[in-house]
Amino acid sequence: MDPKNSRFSTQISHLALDIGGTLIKLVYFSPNGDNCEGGSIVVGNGCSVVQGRLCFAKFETRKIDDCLDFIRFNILQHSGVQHTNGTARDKLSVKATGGGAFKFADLFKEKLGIVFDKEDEMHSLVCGVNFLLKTVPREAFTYLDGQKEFVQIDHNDLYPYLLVNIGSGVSMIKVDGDGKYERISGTSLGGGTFLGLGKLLTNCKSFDELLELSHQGNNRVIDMLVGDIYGGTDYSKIGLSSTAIASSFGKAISDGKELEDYQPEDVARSLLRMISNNIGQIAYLNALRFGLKRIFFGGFFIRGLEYTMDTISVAVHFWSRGEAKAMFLRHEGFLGALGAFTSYKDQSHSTELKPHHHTVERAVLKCSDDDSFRHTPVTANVNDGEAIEFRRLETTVATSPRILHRNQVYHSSFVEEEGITKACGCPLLPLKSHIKGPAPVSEQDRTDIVDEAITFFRANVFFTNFPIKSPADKLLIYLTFYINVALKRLEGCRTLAVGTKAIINLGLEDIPVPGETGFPFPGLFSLPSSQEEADLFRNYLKQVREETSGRLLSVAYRANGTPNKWWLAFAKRKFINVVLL
Ligand SMILES: Nc1ncnc2c1ncn2[C@@H]1O[C@H](COP(=O)(O)OP(=O)(O)O)[C@@H](O)[C@H]1O
Ligand SMILES: CC(C)(COP(=O)(O)O)[C@@H](O)C(=O)NCCC(=O)O
Repeated sequence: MDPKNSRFSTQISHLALDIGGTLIKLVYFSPNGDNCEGGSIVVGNGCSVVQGRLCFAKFETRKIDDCLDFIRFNILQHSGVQHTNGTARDKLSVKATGGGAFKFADLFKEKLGIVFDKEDEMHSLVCGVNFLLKTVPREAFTYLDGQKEFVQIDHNDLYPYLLVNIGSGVSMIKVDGDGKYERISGTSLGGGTFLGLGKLLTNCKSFDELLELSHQGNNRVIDMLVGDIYGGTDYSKIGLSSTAIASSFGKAISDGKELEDYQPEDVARSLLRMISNNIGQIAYLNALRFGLKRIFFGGFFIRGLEYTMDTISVAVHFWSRGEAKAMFLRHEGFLGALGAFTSYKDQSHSTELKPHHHTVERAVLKCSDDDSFRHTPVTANVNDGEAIEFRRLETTVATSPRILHRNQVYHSSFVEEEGITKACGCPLLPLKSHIKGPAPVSEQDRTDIVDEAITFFRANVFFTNFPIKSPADKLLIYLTFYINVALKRLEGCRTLAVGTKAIINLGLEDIPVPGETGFPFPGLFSLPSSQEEADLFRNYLKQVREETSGRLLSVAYRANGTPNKWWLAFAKRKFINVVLL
């Protein structure tokens, strides 16, 4: 087997996806932990075969292109494999669960060459929870009256329990053992309802914004309380205090107000309370049906939010008269993805996956008890040190993508110089280009230097040194610099049309050659020995720059003409400390 491919398959076997109705969750293994974009679990306790980190990332399903880019550039490319036109050359099998494993199978195959090995969603959720409860210390906790308490899980007394996964919708699963489970109920009033209705009612744009609003709101403004009906007194005969909610949003009936008259904060608060309360109640009723005392709540709806957990806990406590316990999980949102990830271990016939098997079996979480997160906004109530990493994940992955550092730059593969004309010591390499110029025409299905420059850009741009291994590397350096300049011009261009104009203007600028003012790398190329050589090199640079610009536009903007932040964020980089124009 080609060593490159074998390394690739080993790496990729360490990725699992859960593609849900709202979010895509990724879990991937990094042996050295240096390509974890977000939260992670440290794996290995000194006796495991492989040590490293389980890394987590999430994306909105509606922005699936971001996820594809993330995998392409942070996971596939990081494995050292080159891609042709952004697409992997080989088909790779990856564990995937959730509805999107079916819905987006063709897309992943077409765009990344990834074939999904599908795992059932409920099965993955259960595997994920069992894995966490058995291997990760301080994973489960209770949250009641502002008190968080970690729960010591006795592995011999884990079952039965009720798993309530609050995703877009809610699934309730009775778990009796490893692989022994039954989905006993569910409700369509879940995280999707909170976010969907919240958007309609408050005009907020995101889940975080809706949470932020709900933090500042007061549900009593809109919810009808028992006291509102009973003239301020409790209805003690049936155990309802005057402050209990009698009817969510009930005050809106008689307030004589329009939606605009209410503060969005109060609306968001009532909504969060309504959904959480309802789920807590249905969960309890199902626990009661089967005599289950322990209820674990998971899913990204919870997001470690005190108010949500408190409401759910109170509902369970209230209805069960303290008999049943609501418990939460620190990796609440990644249950399905973790479950799919652990299913690699079942493929014991695969030698490549063996180390991975051990890793998963012997995972040890080193969790920090750092509470500094409490001072951060929105997630101020998110649980503990591990959640800081999730917090970082949300901001880092969403706003500042990066290729994590390799030890070495990517070099050009064009080391063969035979038959290639040179100007100023630079090989005038063939291009897949219809643009007029001195470059020989390359076959369309072959990688050319522009492909290399674009593919390697987001890794190479981080280096302040670029050891030159061949003359083609000089051209690669020049183009990396040029892409950096072009991205700077695209910064702030909100549409492809505006970006195209900016790039056309860049193309109209003079192109200096070595020895002339403004040439970015004095000494990189030799000085032209004649005017003809200077003109030949200038014309080649013009052609290769224009070709690069065209291909850059097609990756820096999406098909719908909006900017691709995974590219434009790199405008801020400064390649080899060269000051950008
Ligand atoms: N950044 C976010 N963007 C959108 N929804 C979020 C976000 N964070 C938490 N949520 C909540 O989590 C829910 C999705 O939870 P998840 O467990 O990922 O379910 P699914 O598998 O259906 O996508 C959303 O409906 C929303 O209520
Ligand atoms: C269909 C689903 C399993 C999909 O999972 P999700 O993407 O919501 O995590 C879930 O949305 C669900 O269980 N909905 C509730 C359906 C019901 O029991 O009424």
